[in-house]
Amino acid sequence: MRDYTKQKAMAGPRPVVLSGPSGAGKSTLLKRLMKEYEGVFGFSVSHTTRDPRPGEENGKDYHYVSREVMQEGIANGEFIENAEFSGNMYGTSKASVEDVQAKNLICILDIDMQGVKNIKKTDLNPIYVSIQPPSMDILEKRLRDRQTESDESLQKRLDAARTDMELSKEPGLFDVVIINDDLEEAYGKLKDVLIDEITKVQEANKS
Ligand SMILES: Nc1ncnc2c1ncn2[C@@H]1O[C@H](COP(=O)(O)OP(=O)(O)OP(=O)(O)O)[C@@H](O)[C@H]1O
Ligand SMILES: Nc1nc2c(ncn2[C@@H]2O[C@H](COP(=O)(O)O)[C@@H](O)[C@H]2O)c(=O)[nH]1
Repeated sequence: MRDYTKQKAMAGPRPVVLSGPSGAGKSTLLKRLMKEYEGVFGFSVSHTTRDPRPGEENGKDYHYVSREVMQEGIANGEFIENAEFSGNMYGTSKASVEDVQAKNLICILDIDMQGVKNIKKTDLNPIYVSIQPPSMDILEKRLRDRQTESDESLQKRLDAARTDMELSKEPGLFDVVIINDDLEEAYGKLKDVLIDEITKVQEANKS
C-alpha cells in the first residue's frame, strides 16, 4: 500500500479537502457537487466510531466501526490521518483515497481541522477549502434544526467550531475560505475554485 507520508501522490486530478465547523454545510455542498458532476468526484468514505444517523449508510457515508477496530487499523498503518472529534474517532484510510484515485476521480475528503493539519504533512497535495458559517448563532441554529445532536454533543461541536473559526483565519492554511450564508452563492464559489480540476476530469472522460 502506498505511503502518503513518503511518496509523491500519483498523477491524476488533485483531491479536495473540505473542512470547517460541524454544521457549516460541507455535506450539503459536496452532495450537490457530486450530483451535478456525476462521474467526476468520488467521496473518500471515512471510518468513524460514532453511531450512524437516520438515513446514513454503512460504506457510503462512513465505515462505522468500534473503537477497537479503529485503533487496530491505525496501529497497522492503514490510515492517512485520524482524529478524535466530539467524543468519537474519525479517520481517512489509505484504501478510501486509493479507491477513488484508481478511478481517476477527484477525491473529496470531508475532515476536521486536525485532519487538515495532518494531511498537510503528507504528499496528497489537495486543494484545501474551508466552509465557514456566517456566525456562531446561525451555526447553532443549523445544528439544532438538523436534530442530530444531543445537548452534550451539540456543546462539544460548538466549542470545536469556535476553535475552527479562529484557526481557519491562519494565512495559507486554506486555498479558499467560503462563508456559507446563501447556499447558492456558496455553491457557486465552490464550483469556481474547482472548475479547472472538474474540466480536466471531464476532458479525460471524453477521450
Ligand atoms: N446556506 C445554508 N442555509 C441554511 N441552511 C443550511 C445552509 N447550508 C446548510 N444548511 C443546513 O445546515 C445543516 C448543517 O449542514 P451540513 O449537515 O451540510 O453541515 P456539515 O458541515 O456537513 O456538518 P457535519 O460536519 O456535522 O457533518 C443541514 O441541516 C443543512 O440543510
Ligand atoms: N480528521 C477527520 N475528520 C473527519 C473525518 N470524517 C469526518 N470528519 C469530521 O468530523 C466532524 C464530525 O462529522 P459528523 O459526520 O459526525 O458530523 C466533521 O467536522 C467532519 O468533517 C475523517 O476521516 N478525519
